[in-house]
Amino acid sequence: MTVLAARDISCEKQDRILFENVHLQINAGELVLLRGENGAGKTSLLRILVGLSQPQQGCVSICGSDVYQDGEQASHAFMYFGHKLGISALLTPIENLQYWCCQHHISVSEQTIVNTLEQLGLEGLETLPVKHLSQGQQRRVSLARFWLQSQAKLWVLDEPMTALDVNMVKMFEQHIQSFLLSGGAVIMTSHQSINIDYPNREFALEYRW
Ligand SMILES: Nc1ncnc2c1ncn2[C@@H]1O[C@H](COP(=O)(O)OP(=O)(O)OP(=O)(O)O)[C@@H](O)[C@H]1O
Repeated sequence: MTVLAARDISCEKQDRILFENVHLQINAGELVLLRGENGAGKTSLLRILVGLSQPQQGCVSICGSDVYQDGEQASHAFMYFGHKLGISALLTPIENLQYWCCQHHISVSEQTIVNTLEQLGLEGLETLPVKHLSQGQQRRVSLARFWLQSQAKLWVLDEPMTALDVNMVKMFEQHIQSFLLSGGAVIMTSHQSINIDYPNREFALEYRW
C-alpha cells in the first residue's frame, strides 16, 4: 500500500535550485533514509512532503489525501518531528501532551501520559514548565507524542536523534522498528548513523550550486 506519493517536486530557495523533478513513493512498512550534505535540501524536502511549505512544482499525497488541497485530512495520516519541537515552554510536559492529544482527537488518560513520560526518563519532571528542562529533555517530551496512540501511518523525522543521549537514541530506534514492523512507514534524516535492525532504502539529495 502506498503511504506517500510525491511527484515531480521542485524546490528553489534564494535563486538556488535545491532539487528538481523529485519522485518519491513510500509504501507501508518501508524505512527511507534521506541523505545529503548540509544545505542539500533535506529539511526543505521533508517540509514540502508534510505540506509545511509549497514546492515550486509538483504534488504530494499521504494515504491518498493531497497535502496541499486536503491538508486537514492528510494531517491525520502522518506525524512530523522537525527542528521546532512543537511544544510550549510555558506548559508542563503533561499539559503539552494533553493539548496535543486533544488537538489530534486522541483519547488517553493522564495516567497513560505520566507512564509514557516516566518510560522516557522524565519521572519527576512531569509538572515542571518545559522551559526548565534541558534541551534533550525537551526533545524527549516532544518525542513522547510518538508513544501515544495515533492513527498515523507515516512518520517524517528530521534529525530526531539530535541532542539525545545514548539510551534515548536506542529507545527511539527500537520504537521506530516496532512501528515499521506494525506496517508503519518512516522517512528520516540523520547525520548520525542509525541502528535500526530493519531493511532500509536510501534517498539522496545532491548539493547543487
Ligand atoms: N526559508 C528559507 N529561506 C531562504 N533560504 C532557505 C530557507 N530554508 C532553507 N533555505 C536554504 O535552502 C538550503 C537547504 O536548506 P535545508 O535546511 O533544506 O538543508 P538540509 O539538507 O536540511 O541541511 P542540514 O543538513 O544542514 O540540516 C540552504 O542553503 C538554506 O539556506
